[in-house]
Amino acid sequence: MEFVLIAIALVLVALVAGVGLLVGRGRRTTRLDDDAVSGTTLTRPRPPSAPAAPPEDRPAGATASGQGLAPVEPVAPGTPPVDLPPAVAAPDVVFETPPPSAGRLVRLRSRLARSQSSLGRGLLTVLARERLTEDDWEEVEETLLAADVGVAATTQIVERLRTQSLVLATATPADLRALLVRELTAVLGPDLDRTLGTDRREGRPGVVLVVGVNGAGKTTTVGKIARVLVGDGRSVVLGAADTFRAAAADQLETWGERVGVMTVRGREGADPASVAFEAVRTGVEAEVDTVVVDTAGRLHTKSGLMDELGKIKRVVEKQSPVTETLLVLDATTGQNGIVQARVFTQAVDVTGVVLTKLDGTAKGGIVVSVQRELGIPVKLIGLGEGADDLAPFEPEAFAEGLVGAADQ
Ligand SMILES: Nc1nc2c(ncn2[C@@H]2O[C@H](COP(=O)(O)OP(=O)(O)OP(=O)(O)O)[C@@H](O)[C@H]2O)c(=O)[nH]1
Repeated sequence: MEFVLIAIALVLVALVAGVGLLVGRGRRTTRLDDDAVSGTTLTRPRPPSAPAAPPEDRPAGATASGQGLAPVEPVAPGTPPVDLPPAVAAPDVVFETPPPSAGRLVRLRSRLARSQSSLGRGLLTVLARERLTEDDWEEVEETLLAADVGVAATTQIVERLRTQSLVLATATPADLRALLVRELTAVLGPDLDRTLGTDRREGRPGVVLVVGVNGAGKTTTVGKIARVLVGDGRSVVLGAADTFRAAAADQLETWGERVGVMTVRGREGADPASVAFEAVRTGVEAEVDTVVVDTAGRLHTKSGLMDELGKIKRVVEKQSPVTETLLVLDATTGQNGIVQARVFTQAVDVTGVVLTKLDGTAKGGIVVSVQRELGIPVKLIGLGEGADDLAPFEPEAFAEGLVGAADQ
């Protein structure tokens, strides 16, 4: 009898422990220490209740991310085989569904208010004068330079506007706006290819490496990129290869958890290349569309930076080709940001720029000078601290944001 009671007690303890592992953590990820490779722990979102519901039956807010992943295994080794009840998602486990990326810039362009009031309105005020004198043209030039448009593009805009002096003299306010939008769009590189390389290639996930100095908004941007991709219906794995600061990995994990995206992270100080490798390996195994890897930006020497980024790329490419390398730049740092950017472009083959914090600057013309000086297209822009305040860059919508609508 005593033996039977002990056996029942043991079964009950095992049941409680098992359920606790699957449901009771109040988090949407489960740590799989038995998946850990040297210095790397893996987190993955809770799998949907088995059997997996077809997409149309998934609860509102759930995303397809995490689909195709192996179910979470019980953690503790030697745990007695217990018939666990199916893992029911806790009531708070509802993944957010970010909006698709299309049209985001149009929605967010009012965030360019500071640039609009100095650059757009400044130019419109001068151009609306009846007869434009040399002083007026100088004012146009100064306004463009003050907004960080850069000397070459400023000269181009002024020359083109001067050839249209006769048109300007008789233009209505609406015509003036349209003309200015046209001229600004022309210097924003409307024909540049801004496609993000996130597609699977040769049966492997697309890999996006995100580089940049710390404080530029890199980690936040990786989280926002995950949301852009999930919003566009893609499955994603995140790699927290910024192992200098534990908080960066925590931050990334939180971004991922909100949209049901798995984050691979290492212990503080772990080799960034091994975390990046592990993230891509996980993405290959899980057959996701894209793996996005955050890297550290606080290397003080150029050779250190080159070595580390070069190693990350080499190691990652043993698994899957890097399809996009994005450089994150803080728009409020102006020319300093461009100098820093050059160091990165010498270290890795940067294929696109993300300009963050454009909502906090009057120097929206920085997009023009960054593209011209680095010869790399701006692909995404940050227009706020909100989770979905990252938009694909569209030259015309941006120029419209700079000039503003008639009633603004
Ligand atoms: N206003 C505004 N703030 C932003 C934008 N993008 C990022 N930020 C803020 O910039 C700050 C720095 O962002 P992080 O992502 O921590 O910067 P980081 O480059 O990863 O820095 P480390 O992790 O220290 O390397 C955070 O407070 C972000 O919310 C943006 O587009 N607009």
